[in-house]
Amino acid sequence: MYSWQKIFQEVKKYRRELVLGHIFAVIATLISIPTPLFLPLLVDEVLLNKPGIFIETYQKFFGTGNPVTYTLTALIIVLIMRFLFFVFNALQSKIFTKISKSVTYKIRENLLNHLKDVSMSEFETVGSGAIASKLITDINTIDDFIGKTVSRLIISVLTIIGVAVVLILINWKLGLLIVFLNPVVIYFTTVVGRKIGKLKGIENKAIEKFQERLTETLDLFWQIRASNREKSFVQSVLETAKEVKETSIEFGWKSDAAGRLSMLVFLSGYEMFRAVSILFVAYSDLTIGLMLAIFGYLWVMMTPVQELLSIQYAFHSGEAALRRINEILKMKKEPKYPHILNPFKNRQTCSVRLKDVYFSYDGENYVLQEINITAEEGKKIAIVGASGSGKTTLAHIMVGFYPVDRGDVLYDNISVKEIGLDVVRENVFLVLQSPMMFNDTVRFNLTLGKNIPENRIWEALEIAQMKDVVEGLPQKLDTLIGKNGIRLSGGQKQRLAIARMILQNPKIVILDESTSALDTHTEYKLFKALQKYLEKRTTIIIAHRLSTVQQADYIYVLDRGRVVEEGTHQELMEREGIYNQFMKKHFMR
Ligand SMILES: Nc1ncnc2c1ncn2[C@@H]1O[C@H](COP(=O)(O)OP(=O)(O)OP(=O)(O)O)[C@@H](O)[C@H]1O
Repeated sequence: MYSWQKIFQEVKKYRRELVLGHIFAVIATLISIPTPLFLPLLVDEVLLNKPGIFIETYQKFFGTGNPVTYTLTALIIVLIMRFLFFVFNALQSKIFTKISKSVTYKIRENLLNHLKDVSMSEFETVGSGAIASKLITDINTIDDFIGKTVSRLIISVLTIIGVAVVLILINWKLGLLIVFLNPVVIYFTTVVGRKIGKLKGIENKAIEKFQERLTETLDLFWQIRASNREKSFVQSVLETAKEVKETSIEFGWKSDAAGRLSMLVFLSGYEMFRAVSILFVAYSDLTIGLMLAIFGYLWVMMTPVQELLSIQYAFHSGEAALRRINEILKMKKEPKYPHILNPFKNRQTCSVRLKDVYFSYDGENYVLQEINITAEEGKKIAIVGASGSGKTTLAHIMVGFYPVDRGDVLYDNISVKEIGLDVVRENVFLVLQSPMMFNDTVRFNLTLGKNIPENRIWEALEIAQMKDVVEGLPQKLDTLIGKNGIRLSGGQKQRLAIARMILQNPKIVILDESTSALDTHTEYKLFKALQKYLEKRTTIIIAHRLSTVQQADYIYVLDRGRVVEEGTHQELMEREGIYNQFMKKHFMR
């Protein structure tokens, strides 16, 4: 979990940069502190004709001068100092920005690394829109705080202390007054800041809802248009947008007003101070020049005070964002099994077995019960059953998308708990009914970024009956296929997924209605071409078509999460049970 402490441990890793940045910042501050002193000094020394430190120093170096040379010299010194102030400030800003952005990147990296291992059920519950929003909006809120704090906290405090010291030196009574005034302003903003932080949390939550609704609507835009429901969907996105508007207005004006109110408190103190200073000139030995210098210092103090105020607000907003990004870290990871045995090593294929498997999505209602299924080494088994009987769930369990509640999944009689899920997925390939496609080229969708020779890609396409289609595309393998492969037909996407599986060269293949969108003729040609490829690999086929099921060596029939019949096609047809009826009723195509 992230806490401020953990974040600042990250910041501390940039010790060298922090030190250098602060050296530049201190130099900039040291330059800025005497700057306001020069011109006001001339009021006393030149205008009121009371030569002091400035004129004395001038005369030591340049001899006697006149009001023009004194003023010009002071002006040039001030301008040079302001320029140097700018240079050192720019340098420190570069260093601090780099630190804060690197820390934010690290947080994003950690969150993404956690997400990589999160269990499927957690992922489904939280949803991609909410996750994206936390990774973007909330991290930006935290970034704002880190950026401000790393670069300004120390230096602002130092500036205030420095100015306070100078003020005490000029006139200790006035100096002490200002020192006591600052904590009042800071206490006041802490109280207000907490409230503002809560509002930022509410605003970010509203942005998350908006982002979730928007992403879903855009992703399902085709479906929405086909159902002629654009109006109501846009309306529902607009409602969340309205919430963003309202919460942003609330945060926007209140945080602005809070900032201004804090400033008002500060400025009231400032005005009181000026009044007191005038009285000091009138009734004590404070000169007009020093009074003007004190006024100048109060302005110098304004920037760091303002910065401390904004750090306060950013802190409270960041607190809310921190809680929200921790929700990602709270998402449970999928079990990490050790790599004790590897049944796939130096083997062409191996057997698959589900032993007395029970599974539920919600921890209560079993979707699969008492499942005992075996696919012997190199054999082809088929799983058939009505819609909702649990076939896809079964396939997902085989590759460990969901851990079983009871029982075990075994490869070559070795439990996945001893193999490791990554090793299983490296060797067992699940081809989905609606395969996911990237908005990228055909080549990328086939190789997923791996370096695979062109001739192997074409061979795979040939087996998958996609060679002619890809050859007909304008840029062949380099043609972009659009978001989720929108420029391809359902059957073409399924064939690309088969080619993707071939290129992965798995040892076990699971086909979950992976050819359901193909016409019977193409499907027949595809399985014929695949025959040789699948011959040496244990294959599990979830299918509805008789032609596909018939090829299997053994068939399991699922009904409401249980295996109700099993045997060869011949045996099951003779039995005249569910399978027989099933085949006759739905799938004799
Ligand atoms: N991610 C999920 N979360 C909760 N319940 C789910 C989830 N996926 C499926 N289910 C439920 O599990 C049951 C089995 O679904 P499954 O998709 O495994 O059936 P299927 O036999 O593959 O159906 P079809 O032939 O229609 O694809 C269904 O009742 C479904 O509502």
